[in-house]
Amino acid sequence: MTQSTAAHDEPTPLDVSIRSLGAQGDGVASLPDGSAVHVPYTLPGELVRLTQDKGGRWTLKEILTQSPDRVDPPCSLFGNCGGCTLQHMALPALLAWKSERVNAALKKAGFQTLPTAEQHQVKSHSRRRADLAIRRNGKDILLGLHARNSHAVVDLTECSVLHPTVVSALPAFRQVLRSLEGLRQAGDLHINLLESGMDVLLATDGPLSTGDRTRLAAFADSLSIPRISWRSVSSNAEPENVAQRGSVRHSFGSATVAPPAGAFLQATAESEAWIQESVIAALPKKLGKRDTLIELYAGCGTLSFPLASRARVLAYEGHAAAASCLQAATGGTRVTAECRDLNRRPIMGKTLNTATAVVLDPPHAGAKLQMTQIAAGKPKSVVYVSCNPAALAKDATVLFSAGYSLSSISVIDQFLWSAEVEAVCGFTHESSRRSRSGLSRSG
Ligand SMILES: C[S@@+](CC[C@H](N)C(=O)[O-])C[C@H]1O[C@@H](n2cnc3c(N)ncnc32)[C@H](O)[C@@H]1O
Repeated sequence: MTQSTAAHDEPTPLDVSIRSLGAQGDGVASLPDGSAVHVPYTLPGELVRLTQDKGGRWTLKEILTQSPDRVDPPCSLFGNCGGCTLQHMALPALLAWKSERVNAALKKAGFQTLPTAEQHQVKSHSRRRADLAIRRNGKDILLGLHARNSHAVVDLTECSVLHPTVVSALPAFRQVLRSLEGLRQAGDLHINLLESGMDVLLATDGPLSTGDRTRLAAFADSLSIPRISWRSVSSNAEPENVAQRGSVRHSFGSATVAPPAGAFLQATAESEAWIQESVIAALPKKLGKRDTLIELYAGCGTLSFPLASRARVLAYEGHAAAASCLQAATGGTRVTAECRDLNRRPIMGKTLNTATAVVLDPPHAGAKLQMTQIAAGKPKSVVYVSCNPAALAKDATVLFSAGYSLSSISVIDQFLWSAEVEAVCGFTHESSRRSRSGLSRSG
C-alpha cells in the first residue's frame, strides 16, 4: 500500500491492493489504519488507486494493475443497473469464488474436511424469472432494476441475464403500462416464464380502471400471455386475475402444476434440473416402500415430485396458494402435501425421526426453528438447499453440533454475475443409521 503524491488542491489518493471479495461481491482492501474498505467493481490481486470524497468515503479512481480474471462486461448497462455486480469477472473465476463462499460457510459451521463440490453455472440469457420495478418518467415508462444502492430505476433496454422471450417483450410492456390509469407513479412487474408462457403479476399504486382491464386483456391476447394478475403495491392480498386467455401450467418431474400468480420458481430451467438432481443424489442410495421423505418449504413442488420417484414424500409449504397448487397436483403420485407455517409450527423432532431423509429448501433467512427440531429428531439424512451462505453457516452449525457429517456439496451459480449462490448439501447421521439397523435386526 502506498500513499501517492497529488496535485495541489486534489485529495491525496491512496494505492491499495484488493485482498478478497466481500459478501456483496465488492473488492475488499485494508486502509492504513487497519480498517477495511469495500471497492465495487474491483477484483482480488488488483492494485487500485482510491480518492476520498468530501464525506470522507474512499472511491475508486483508477485500476493500476488488472487481475487476469478481469473481462469486458457484456452489457452496456453494467455499472448503472444494480442487477449485475460482477460482470467484470471471468465466469470460471466467478464460479470458483461462489464455491469458496459455500465452503467457507460450511467450515464456519464446523465441518473442516469437505467433499469436493460439484459445480454448475447457468448460461447467459437463461433466467426465466424477472422482478422489475416500474416508474413513470414524464411520458415515458422506466421498466427495469434499481440502480445500485438507490431507488432510481434503470430502464432495461438490454439484459445479458434474462431469457430473450422476456427481454423482447419489454417494449410492449412499457407501451401498455404507459396507458394504464391505475399506474400513477410506480409499480412492480413480476414475470415467470412457465411452460405455458409468461405468467405476469402486475402491482400498481392505483386501482385499475375498467379501461385498464380491457387494455390488459387485449395486451395478453396480442402477446399470447395466458394470465395477467394484479394487486395493489400497498396490499398483501392475494392477486386477482385481470386477464386469463389460457391455462397456466408447469411440470415438475411427472406432475403438472398450475402455479399461483407470482409463485416461487427456480431461476432457470437448467439450474432447476441441477438442484433436483443434486438433491436426489444426496439421498440414501437404498430406499424402499417403507421409506418416507419429509420435505420442508416445498413451494409448488419443484423437488416434491422428482423426490417421489424415490420414495413417499410428505411435503410442507407455508404459502397457502403454493400449498394448494401442490396439493392439487398430488393425485396419482406418492406426494402428500400440507399447508403449514414452519416458523410458527415447525415439524417436531419425533416426526422428523420417522423419515429416512429430510429435505429442506428454506427462504433466505434460513430455518432456525426447524433446525432445532432436526437436531432433536436426528433423521439419518438431511439434504439442505441453500440460497444464502450466511444462513447456511448458521443452520449447518446446528447439524454439526448434533453429530452430522457432510457427505456432498453441489454449488449452482444460477444468478449469473451477482453475488448470490445456490448450494445443495447432503448431511448424514451415522449413529441414527446404526440404531435403526440395530432395531430392524432385533425386530
Ligand atoms: C426457496 S423457496 C423453495 C421452494 C421450492 N423448494 C422450490 O424449489 O421451488 C422457499 C419456500 O419456502 C416457503 N416458506 C417461506 N416461509 C415459510 C414458512 N414460515 N413456513 C413454510 N414455508 C415457508 C416459501 O413460500 C417458498 O415456497
